Amino acid sequence: MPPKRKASDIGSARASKISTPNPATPVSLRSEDNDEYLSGSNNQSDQDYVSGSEQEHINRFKKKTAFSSYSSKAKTNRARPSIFGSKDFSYLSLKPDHDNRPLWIDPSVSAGSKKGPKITLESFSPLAAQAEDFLITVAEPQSRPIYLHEYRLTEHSLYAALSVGLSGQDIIRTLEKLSKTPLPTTVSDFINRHTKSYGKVRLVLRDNRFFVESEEPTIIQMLLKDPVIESCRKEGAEVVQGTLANKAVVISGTSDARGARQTADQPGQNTEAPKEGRETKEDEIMKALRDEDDEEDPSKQTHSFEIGPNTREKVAERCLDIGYPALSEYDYQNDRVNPDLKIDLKPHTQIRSYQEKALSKMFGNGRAKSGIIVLPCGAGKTLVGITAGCTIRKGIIVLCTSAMSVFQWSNEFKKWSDVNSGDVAVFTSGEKEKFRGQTGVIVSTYSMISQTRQRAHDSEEMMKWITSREWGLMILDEVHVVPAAIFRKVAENVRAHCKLGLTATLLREDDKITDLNYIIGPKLYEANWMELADQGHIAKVQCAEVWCPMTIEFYQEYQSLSSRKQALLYIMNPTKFQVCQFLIDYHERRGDKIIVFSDNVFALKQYAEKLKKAYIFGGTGQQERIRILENFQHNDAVNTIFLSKIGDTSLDLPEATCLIQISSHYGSRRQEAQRLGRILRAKRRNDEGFNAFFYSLVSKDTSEMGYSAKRQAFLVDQGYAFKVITQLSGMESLPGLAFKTLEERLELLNHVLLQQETNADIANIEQIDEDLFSGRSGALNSHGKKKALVRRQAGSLADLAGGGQMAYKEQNVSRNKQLKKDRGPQSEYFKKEARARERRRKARQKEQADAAGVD
Ligand SMILES: Nc1ncnc2c1ncn2[C@@H]1O[C@H](COP(=O)(O)OP(=O)(O)OP(=O)(O)O)[C@@H](O)[C@H]1O
Repeated sequence: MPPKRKASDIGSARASKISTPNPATPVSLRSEDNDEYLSGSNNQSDQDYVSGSEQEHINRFKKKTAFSSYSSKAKTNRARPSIFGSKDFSYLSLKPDHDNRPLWIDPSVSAGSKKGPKITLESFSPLAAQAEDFLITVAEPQSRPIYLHEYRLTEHSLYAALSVGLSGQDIIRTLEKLSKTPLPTTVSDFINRHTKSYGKVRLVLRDNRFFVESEEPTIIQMLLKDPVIESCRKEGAEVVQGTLANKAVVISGTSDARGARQTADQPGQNTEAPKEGRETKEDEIMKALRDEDDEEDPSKQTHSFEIGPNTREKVAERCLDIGYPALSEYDYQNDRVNPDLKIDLKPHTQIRSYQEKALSKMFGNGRAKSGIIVLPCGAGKTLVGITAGCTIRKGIIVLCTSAMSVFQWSNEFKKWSDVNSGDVAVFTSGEKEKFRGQTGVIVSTYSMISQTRQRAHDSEEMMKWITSREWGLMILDEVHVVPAAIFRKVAENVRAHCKLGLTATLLREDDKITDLNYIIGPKLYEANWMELADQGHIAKVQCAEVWCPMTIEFYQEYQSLSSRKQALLYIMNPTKFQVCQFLIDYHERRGDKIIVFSDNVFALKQYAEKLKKAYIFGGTGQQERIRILENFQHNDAVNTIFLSKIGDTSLDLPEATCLIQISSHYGSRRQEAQRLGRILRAKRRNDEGFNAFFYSLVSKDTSEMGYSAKRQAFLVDQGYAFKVITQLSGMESLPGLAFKTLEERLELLNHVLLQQETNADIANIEQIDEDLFSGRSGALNSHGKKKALVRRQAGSLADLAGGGQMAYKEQNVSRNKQLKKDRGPQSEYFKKEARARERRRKARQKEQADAAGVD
């Protein structure tokens, strides 16, 4: 039976079961009502499942949602009782050509709210691509499943739009054109309210002097009447006139100044050049919509006055207070004070269209804007940062979360750009380099720059060297994990004209992420994950949640225990173990490389040791980690590894094609996305019909289920559909299936119950300061002693969910010692390897001693 799919599946979980375990036959996850399959093979039928007949889906979807028909009917039947409550918008009249227009705009905006209207985009509309381009510039993406994408206008999103050169009127006009109904006045009021003053004032650094600049002389006069701002004006400084540096910027790695042109072009316009003789209906529609647009005046007059040294922050704060937030832009083309850096992308380096689009938001009007670019894991944020550096061509400082990322960044600079290797330096606890020339690139960690403790002499010297100079660009990697206090410390220590934040998941469980709007700048660009997957830049992933019923013995204990110990019971649930064993066996036989994630270290070891697989956690030594990862990459006998949360980020293993999650971090949406990111880079992503797999194993009827739903929210919004698998047919007959007998299960239960509560708590997981490849494990502290591999400290639950000051915290101090003791190879394979290595080492020593004639 051919695989089939219903449009109603979008972003929803559905009950399914695996019908056959035979790897020769594709695994089909069949729903209980028999109407759906999640195909588990990488063959063509998978592909069919994914793509199917798009038009048929759309038609079915339209019929199901009946938006158009409902709205049309509503016009003639206004008395009809509303089933939509306050969301009944049938009073809005549809435009006659509404079918050609892709947007539905929710008119309900509460007065004074910073959250504006919701906008729904029909992604199947002929104008969807253009509308999407426009929407990602002016609104926040909320949810982007297959057919309907939701965006929201917010104060900050409008701010970001203005920062790339749009005006409130541009936004209103374009929404009016793309909307199926006349634009509600509540919406235009919201836009006017939040755009009338944004972007009117700029703080510009020119020739190393700060200017307050505006295109409207009345605003400059108004600002000068303000006593605080007037007191910051440089003595004797006059108001001067000039023109806006509205030059097209050629972004390095692109053939022309398309990036810059895009923002000067009408928003929503397709950036691709029209193909000759192939003007489509969509082009015609868009052309008609564009006809009334004005061209931007390149010779716009500006008025500015200079402010005194060290008054920038005060002026910025005051401008915000009086409702005229000042945009900060770097006029790098006219910066003649800071030395130029000789850096360009290598001729073979070609940035991808979405990378170019992201950069065009940064360099829209010939100046560099500070802000954040959001791209999925593995989509190439590093190259975006490097290209920004090659465009500005002034001193660059890059800040990362770990020492290993520092070396990766430094190598990537050398790989993609022609920068002299002597112009790239690193600053970590182990390496303190300075570049040779007048300017260059320095890569360091947040902790090195923000440290407040007494520094060693050489570190102190390095800091003086860094803080005494002015940087053109500061790249802030993984901005979502760094606490605001650290950013502030960094900003105090390092002077940079422009800040670029990079992240895959602009998410924190506590909404502190909005602080980044002020600390770094607005979100400039957020890529669409599904689009990148369709284009083959990241892998397509099939996501499934596997429900594992608790065995009776475990469930009885579960009901009577404290919630901390309950966690260990649902993680160690024998059915979950069996499902994990079955999935590993199934995917190994298909030729997949599998990573199993467990936040709980006790469970990680129990699972891995029982299944005779290698594992890595915070206590695993550096050499051991490298050996395990190399074997996973190159040894056909090592196809599965178990990782603690140490592998959540910065893990570049393109061989991995399947993830199984057995224990995770409460409801952390960010961790779920980061973990998925580990397989988005899959090498085989462009093989025909290839899918990577992401399984989350959840013990049924336990609190784990609630967490699981919360965790998936972000990915569902990115368009991933989680299937629910309730039964794995054939599992019972798997040879060597663990815990089949009651005796075995009771033994496991006893073992679990004997564990300390600290082992049981899923919060009892490592505080990982470094990533999997960290070179710091062997670093010495200032007293010449070896630093601990894993740092543990007390923290709250909010901290654990990434909501506090640190991304992850560890509550159990005593486990540190235990982890240290546990270091060393655990699996039989690696124990054998270690013994062989030791034998080789002794033989070498003997040879050398013989050669030297020593007894
Ligand atoms: N324009 C490009 N051309 C060729 N390869 C590219 C390009 N952009 C990125 N890549 C490659 O894609 C891979 C992922 O890039 P990168 O490590 O920068 O991703 P990332 O977004 O930082 O991922 P993560 O969030 O997981 O750290 C790398 O192997 C990189 O070399």
